[in-house]
Amino acid sequence: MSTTLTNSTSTIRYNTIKIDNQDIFYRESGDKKNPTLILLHGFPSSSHQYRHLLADTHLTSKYHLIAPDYIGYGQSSMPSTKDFEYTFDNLSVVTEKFIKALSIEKYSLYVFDYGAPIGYRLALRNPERIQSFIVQNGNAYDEGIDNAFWSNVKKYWAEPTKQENIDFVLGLITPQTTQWQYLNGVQEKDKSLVAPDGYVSDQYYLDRPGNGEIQAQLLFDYGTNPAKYPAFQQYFRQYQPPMLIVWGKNDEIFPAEGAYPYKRDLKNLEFHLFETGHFTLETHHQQISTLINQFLTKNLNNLNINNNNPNIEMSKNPIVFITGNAKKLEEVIQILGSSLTLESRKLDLPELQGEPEDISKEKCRLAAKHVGGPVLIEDTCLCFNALQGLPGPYVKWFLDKLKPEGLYDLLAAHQDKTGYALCNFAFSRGPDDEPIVFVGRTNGTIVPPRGPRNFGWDPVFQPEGYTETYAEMDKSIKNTISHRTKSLELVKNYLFEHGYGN
Ligand SMILES: O=P(O)(O)OP(=O)(O)OP(=O)(O)OC[C@H]1O[C@@H](n2cnc3c(O)ncnc32)[C@H](O)[C@@H]1O
Ligand SMILES: [Mg+2]
Repeated sequence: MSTTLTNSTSTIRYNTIKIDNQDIFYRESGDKKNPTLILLHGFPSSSHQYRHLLADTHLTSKYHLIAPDYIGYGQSSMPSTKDFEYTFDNLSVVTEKFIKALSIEKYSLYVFDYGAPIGYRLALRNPERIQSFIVQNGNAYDEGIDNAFWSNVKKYWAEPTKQENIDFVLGLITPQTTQWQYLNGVQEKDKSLVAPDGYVSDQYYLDRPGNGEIQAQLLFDYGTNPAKYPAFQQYFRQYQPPMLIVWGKNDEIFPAEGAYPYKRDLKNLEFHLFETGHFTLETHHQQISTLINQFLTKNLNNLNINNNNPNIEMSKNPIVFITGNAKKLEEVIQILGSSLTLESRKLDLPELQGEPEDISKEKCRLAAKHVGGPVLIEDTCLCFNALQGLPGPYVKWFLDKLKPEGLYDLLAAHQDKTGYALCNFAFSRGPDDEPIVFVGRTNGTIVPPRGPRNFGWDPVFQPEGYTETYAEMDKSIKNTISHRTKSLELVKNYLFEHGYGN
């Protein structure tokens, strides 16, 4: 049986629920028994902006994800400004009732743009319900709105009937601006990652008769938010919710100036800026999904992993991870955090020759025989495209003999310096169980060695999209994008589904 696992997407459900006689549309994925993450959208979008996260099996295998559309947005009801007062207070009250109607007691919040003042209002009223925050370009500090964009908005707050200010607001809901919101600040090489569906469908909703007044009313009410910033900050200081910041730093509406001040108030804060714009998920949803996964795993100690799943085989014996490489083990421990307990054993197993997957399986069979119980092994390859994937699984011997310089020199006669790092984890339940292989791959370029030399070929591998080598970059960045992280994510999902999680 060949059982190489690859990513697949998870099922998303689209539902509507009545709250105060209005339809609230929402997207939902993952198992309700698992911890809930509520995703609050921004202007001018809807729950559609969260489609990637909602479909991501890394998240949905462990968490229950919900993304509602606010009243006036997406598929939710759109009463006129005469029938509903579009304020952040009112939207937060409706959101609170929505959460209650779905019987969600405790939850983490992903807040973006308009989602931040809505989410922080929820936190002020229900601090005991909030388990953690993921903040993406969502502001709570004066520094974050001290820029050219907001100086125009502040003029509108001061004189909402002045034609010049009305023109500014009308300019915000044109197709050009909507598209600009998605593409401004995105690196040239990443522009092709931004699906046009986002701005086209947002514009469709904005163009509905009456929607312009709704947007004008709500943007005017945004003026109530700065007065609440001290209360939000006091809540952060007092309750110290775990917080993950993932922020597109080239956003001109909510630039990184609004991200840094969170560091003043929050003690348990993870902070990541990305080289992209306002709708950070359009270009970086994979990196963000990995970070959310690690963050929630670390911070939600009460994971309550699907205990009713009949496929579960509660393990009696701990999984033994076999490696002779201390640096490898160090990374595995960092990446796994507290999500999975492995017992490590130092053992140098013979490695046969052949294709990476066969080598890993054979190594895993040997390990299972040796241990007589569940085992995990890992093989790492560095593959050069110009050399048809070599040195691949043999990189260890090449590195021992040639050192990092020599690895780079192998490509002297070739123009093509591209390559990839490949990580194969293999898991077996014991001596009679056919191993399963989990493959993670990160593309990059082979460069003359740069950076510390304490881990293998790190100094010659520069991952795609980065200017630093693995050796030069912060470990937390490597552990977000690496071949090992990608493969371990698959391992974790598989093991969680089979009852091995903590
Ligand atoms: O006992 P095992 O787990 O097999 O440990 P090992 O050191 O023999 O490791 P591999 O067989 O997977 O050989 C991979 C080679 O690549 C190196 N290596 C592994 N992961 C790496 C990473 O993330 N960055 C740089 N070098 C790495 C490692 O030091 C070896 O020289
Ligand atoms: Mg080895």
